[in-house]
Amino acid sequence: MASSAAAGASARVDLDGNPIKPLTICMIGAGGFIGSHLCEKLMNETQHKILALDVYNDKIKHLLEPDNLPWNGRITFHRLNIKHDSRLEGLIKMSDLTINLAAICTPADYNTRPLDTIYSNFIDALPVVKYCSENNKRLIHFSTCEVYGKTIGSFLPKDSPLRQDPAYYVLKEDESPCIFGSIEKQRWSYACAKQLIERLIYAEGAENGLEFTIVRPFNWIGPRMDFIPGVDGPSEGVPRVLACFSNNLLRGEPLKLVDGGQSQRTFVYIKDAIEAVTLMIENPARANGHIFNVGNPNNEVTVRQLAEMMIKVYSKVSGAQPPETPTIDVSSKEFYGEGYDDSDKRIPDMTIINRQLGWNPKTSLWDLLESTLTYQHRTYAEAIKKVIAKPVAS
Ligand SMILES: NC(=O)c1ccc[n+]([C@@H]2O[C@H](COP(=O)([O-])OP(=O)(O)OC[C@H]3O[C@@H](n4cnc5c(N)ncnc54)[C@H](O)[C@@H]3O)[C@@H](O)[C@H]2O)c1
Ligand SMILES: O=c1ccn([C@@H]2O[C@H](COP(=O)(O)OP(=O)(O)O[C@H]3OC[C@@H](O)[C@H](O)[C@H]3O)[C@@H](O)[C@H]2O)c(=O)[nH]1
Repeated sequence: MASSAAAGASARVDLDGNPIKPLTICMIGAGGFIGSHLCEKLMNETQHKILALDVYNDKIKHLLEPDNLPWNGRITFHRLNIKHDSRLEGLIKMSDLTINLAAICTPADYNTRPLDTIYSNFIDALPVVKYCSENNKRLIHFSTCEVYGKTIGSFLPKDSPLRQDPAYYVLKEDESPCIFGSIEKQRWSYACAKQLIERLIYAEGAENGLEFTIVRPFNWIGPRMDFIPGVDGPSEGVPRVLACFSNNLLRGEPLKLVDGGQSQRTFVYIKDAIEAVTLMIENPARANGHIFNVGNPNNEVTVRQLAEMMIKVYSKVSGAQPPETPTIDVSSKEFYGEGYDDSDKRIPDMTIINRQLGWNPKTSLWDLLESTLTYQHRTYAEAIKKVIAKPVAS
């Protein structure tokens, strides 16, 4: 099996028909949701080597142990915090390419831990950019669709026909402005930090020749995203919406709709999105110097519609009856605290990624929820039963 995988991998060619040379990749934040899927794909389908850096490795343990895995030796884990670890520069120097995924990226933290959020997304990323620039190493940096903030259309009167015009809501890498709320709305601490690191990377490219690619993910979702509170994360923790709603479904509780669940999102399946990143890794001449939206414009729903669909899908995959009260409304102040604000709508323009890399997402929202909720049910249903059965300490 190992030899056929290796044979397949050695026959890989880039989009211009040239053979792909095996790379050494320094992947920072490799132990997270996106990192775990990227490591998995690169081990299964390519010959690249990964130096996997993170403070945790639970989500990639299956790739690191046992020793006789087919890719043995091609992935090594380095437990380190990039805030203060002198090994960082050496690991970047040993690699052909650095991919930076490390971040605090859960909205519940943006207004409650704004300093940690800004440090994590801006200050801690600075040495990574500097070491790449000084050592002439290529950088793929993970930014976010949140840099667009709110749409221009959201400022029009509710009944304006212009709200239906894509010019007022489709988000384009090279044209759309970044529109955030006031400083008191600390929700935007994350988006603003990500915007400034994007500008710095862009400037390093312009002034010092840094070879970079910036990725703006639009709500990538799938297995291993975040944590289930009280099972593999803090019981008071608030993960992103997929894990919040999964947790509610697993516990048979109503799903909480923040401010009525009117905000709109487009969701893309993690496995589709990872294909786009692999294309960036293996086609530097087409990816360098670009900022890419990576999302699925066809999978748009309001958060309320997402909740309704997840309830239906979960019933199908678990055989359980939907909760009697399927959803409840909750104010953002109650759910996230003071200083929360929201992006109204997020439709990625796909022109640049289509033109440069020929990438298109494939998986419908229903299908991606079906495979993800099947995973959530298999992974967590028994553990949740035990947590619920445990008597609460008095
Ligand atoms: N998942 C999405 O839809 C999405 C959307 C927009 C942007 N992004 C961006 O993509 C990147 C990865 O996101 P994710 O969803 O995989 O998040 P994640 O939280 O699952 O992964 C981030 C990883 O970085 C690690 N990390 C954080 N600080 C670190 C430090 N100081 N030293 C070492 N490791 C550190 C964490 O331990 C974690 O494993 C982030 O930059 C995020 O802002 C993700
Ligand atoms: O239980 C919940 C959780 C969340 N929500 C709502 O669901 C929507 C999506 O929430 P998410 O937690 O997935 O986070 P957002 O889409 O707002 O931001 C995310 O976008 C891109 C990334 O950079 C980050 O991972 C994160 O900031 C928001 O409108 C939020 O208010 C609920 O209605 N109920």
